[in-house]
Amino acid sequence: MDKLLIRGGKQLRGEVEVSGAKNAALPELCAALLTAEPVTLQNVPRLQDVATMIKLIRNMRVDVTTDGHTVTIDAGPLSFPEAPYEMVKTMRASVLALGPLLARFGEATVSLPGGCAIGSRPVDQHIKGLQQMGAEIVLEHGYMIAKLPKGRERLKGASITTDMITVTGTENFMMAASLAEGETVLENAAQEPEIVDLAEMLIRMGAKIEGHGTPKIRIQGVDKLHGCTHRVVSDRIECGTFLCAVAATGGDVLLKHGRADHLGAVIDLLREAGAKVTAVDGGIRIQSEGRLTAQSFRTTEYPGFPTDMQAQFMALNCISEGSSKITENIFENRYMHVNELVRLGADIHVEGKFAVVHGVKRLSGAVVMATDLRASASLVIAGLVADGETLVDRIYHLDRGYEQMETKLRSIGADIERVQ
Ligand SMILES: CC(=O)N[C@H]1[C@@H](OP(=O)(O)OP(=O)(O)OC[C@H]2O[C@@H](n3ccc(=O)[nH]c3=O)[C@H](O)[C@@H]2O)O[C@H](CO)[C@@H](O)[C@@H]1O
Ligand SMILES: C=C(OP(=O)(O)O)C(=O)O
Repeated sequence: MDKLLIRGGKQLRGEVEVSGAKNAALPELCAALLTAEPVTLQNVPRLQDVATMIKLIRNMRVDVTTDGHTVTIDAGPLSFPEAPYEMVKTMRASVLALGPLLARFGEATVSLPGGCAIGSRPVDQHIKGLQQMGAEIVLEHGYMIAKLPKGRERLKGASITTDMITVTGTENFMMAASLAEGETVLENAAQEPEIVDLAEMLIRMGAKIEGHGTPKIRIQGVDKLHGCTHRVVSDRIECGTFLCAVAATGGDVLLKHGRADHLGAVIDLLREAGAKVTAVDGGIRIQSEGRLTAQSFRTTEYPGFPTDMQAQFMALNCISEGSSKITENIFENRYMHVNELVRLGADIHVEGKFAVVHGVKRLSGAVVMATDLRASASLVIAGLVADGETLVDRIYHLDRGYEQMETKLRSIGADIERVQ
């Protein structure tokens, strides 16, 4: 099993390219299932989750060709609208196949994703919303078996207000509604940049969508969608992770293609902490020197501070001056990195959804174990500043969502290598 070996203490300097967003590429691969014409996605990150999603849609007899960061999906031959457990269990985003399959074929069988390290993550809202659009969904043997009632050929537009804001839920509804009969109105919709990117792709395919990027999205269903070429938006979470890494180690790095307009809450906090962060032509520049000041924050839906950046900012707080209080509002169990950070010498106390971090002057390298995707990233950041060697085990979690993280970090001066 691959591990990352990090020798801490190096400042980071130079330029790094931010990849396309995992959380946009995954729904967009599923959106390609809505049409029988080829769809080309550019700037697709080369990640384990993307490979899993491609495997999942190829299993439906869809033709997928890849050329570097470009992926072409031809769902014309799709004849097996199923997402089996074996594939879904490693990637919860597989639930995104449900809306498009149901909308185009009137049936879908998708495994329930099950719990995961960061919380129970149910999909009740997805099911409820699609039922409001006329789908009949039963749960059997761990699968969601969805179909349209006899005599009905298309989903019907509906007014859907979810109990909480859900990102993939909003995406499933937008995709399903694009081919439904009549108008769908989504209230309490997620506003993440990945939602906006997906909506822009669907519009390129002929969908009629308004209000994406706001809590109320209106979709007028059309009979048919067509092929398109779409460039996946840049990954704000990968970019934010590198920003935290440079803030922690000190240095001066340009994050090419980084979108400052998608990282407002994170950048504001980094500036408060003492880093100099500037939106420049074609990216974001960060300059950081010395010990920063610890910052308290609460995770909330976009445009608030993202839960997917909580672990990485916590790693920075661990070695900043002063104490901070972190509140995790989105997932009930997203502090799995804490015990590992403590093994590196951090001073953190967790109570329920709160974590209090007392900044220490130094961390010391140790063997640590990654437990989920962003937890892994926080351990890498901590390893980059810790004295001596840190070995991060179970980095298959990291590979789910970061493209060649160690290569990128090495290119800006980190002493990091992948070892067996
Ligand atoms: C592939 C992808 O885009 N993943 C992101 C997406 O996950 P995902 O879309 O799964 O997360 P949601 O926005 O749906 O989850 C928000 C909250 O709602 C709850 N919930 C959600 C749906 C549902 O049917 N029932 C329910 O109870 C969840 O358990 C969670 O507590 O948004 C999360 C929140 O920004 C991010 O951390 C993930 O990186
Ligand atoms: C939690 C994440 O992803 P997923 O929803 O795919 O598990 C993430 O990207 O941090």
